[in-house]
Amino acid sequence: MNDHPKPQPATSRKSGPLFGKARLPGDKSISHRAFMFGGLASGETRITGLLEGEDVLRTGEAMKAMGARIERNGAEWVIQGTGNGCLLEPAEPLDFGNAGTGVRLTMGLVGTYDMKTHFLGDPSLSKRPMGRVLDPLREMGTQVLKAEPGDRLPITLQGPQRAAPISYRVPMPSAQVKSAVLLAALNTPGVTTVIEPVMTRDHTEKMLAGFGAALEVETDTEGMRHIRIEGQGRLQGQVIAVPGDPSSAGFPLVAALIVPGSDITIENVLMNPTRTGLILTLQEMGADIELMNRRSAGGEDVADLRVRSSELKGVRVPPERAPSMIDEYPVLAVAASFAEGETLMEGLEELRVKESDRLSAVANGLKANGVDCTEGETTLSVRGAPEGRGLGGGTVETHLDHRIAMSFLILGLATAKPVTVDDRAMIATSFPEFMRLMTDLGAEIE
Ligand SMILES: O=C(O)C1=C[C@@H](OP(=O)(O)O)[C@@H](O)[C@H](O)C1
Ligand SMILES: C=C(OP(=O)(O)O)C(=O)O
Repeated sequence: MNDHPKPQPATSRKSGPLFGKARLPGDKSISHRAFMFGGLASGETRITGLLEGEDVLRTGEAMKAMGARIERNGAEWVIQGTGNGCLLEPAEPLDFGNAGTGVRLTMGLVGTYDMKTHFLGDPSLSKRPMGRVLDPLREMGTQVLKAEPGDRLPITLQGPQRAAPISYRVPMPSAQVKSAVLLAALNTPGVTTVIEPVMTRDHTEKMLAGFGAALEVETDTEGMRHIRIEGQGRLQGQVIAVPGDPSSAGFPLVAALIVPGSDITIENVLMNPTRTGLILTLQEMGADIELMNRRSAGGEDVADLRVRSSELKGVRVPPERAPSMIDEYPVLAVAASFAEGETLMEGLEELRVKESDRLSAVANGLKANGVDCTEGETTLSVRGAPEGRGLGGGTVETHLDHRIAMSFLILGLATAKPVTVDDRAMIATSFPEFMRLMTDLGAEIE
């Protein structure tokens, strides 16, 4: 795994039309959960289509360190889980590298076990706030034995002998926080309730129900979701086919839109409505995206996307759409750089606590490449230059952020001058096939 050797810059340049079919790696959110829930459930879980990115592999290592058996057998990952309530104290610190999802969900999972667990991360993860997960855990009885100021990694947790069920209203739109509380509830007697004012990705609820957890979801008259879960029940291993990652799909999708003459098909994309905000926004901008072969696979809707280059126009992206496209704003900002008029993105406060401060990383990268944009406290506005006239020529600081690296390599495919990113290494955390997939479509990146 990448332990931050010398940075590896990469450069993309104006490319001819992109053509062909792209098959995406598995969804990162579902892959993390497949390893976790499979590692926890009784009996065997078999997974196909798993994302073999560094983030997910770290989650697999953590589950192994707590007693799960995980092996790759050809195209399939086969897991023998410990049984719910039966995780073992890990002998070594759990190192989650760059992965917010991995560390936050696992802190929830082990936070209600009467054992001591140490958590580590890379310099990016060590800057990110963990209090959002530690706060509800403290209410359930978890002791935070060690944490850096502001509840940051490295962190050591000690769970209680008997955890207390709580009712917890998630204070920010975060699937990671919701999930951490639901996972803590699995080893807690009684019913834990998570109240979610704004719906975020629902993979934890859907998958836990599939593994046999006693879980129900109710939406009240004000639109708040109440998720109730009864702890200490049996979870049973499952067969899981992981669909293609819609967040990864954003890169070839935007590339095909901005490179004139392109016509590509992206296959097997997860179409869960909590994840499709980017597609909706791009369609509002005038993007030619055809949803083909819509089908249901493993309890989720999937589709193939045929994408043809399009003349885009600026739009306002409302704040309530943010949870359904939270990781896609960097690449949306790239699309907006080629649109006619202004694109205004609102409600972006959560972007400041991702692998980097994505709001300022995007604004700085755009400015370095001549794109006219304004960074507000929680907003970004981008005024595009159709056909990328006069754009490019800059070097972008990626701050250990895979999505910043990939987004700006997409920018350079259609700007007048090439675009360089200072380090491509982190791309392997979520999309190890990115370079090959893009160059196979005709993108000039090296
Ligand atoms: O639950 C998940 O799998 C994720 C939730 C989101 O984070 P937040 O919960 O911090 O919004 C998202 O940004 C991340 O890439 C994956
Ligand atoms: C925010 C992301 O991931 P995580 O929070 O898991 O590091 C992402 O993949 O864009």
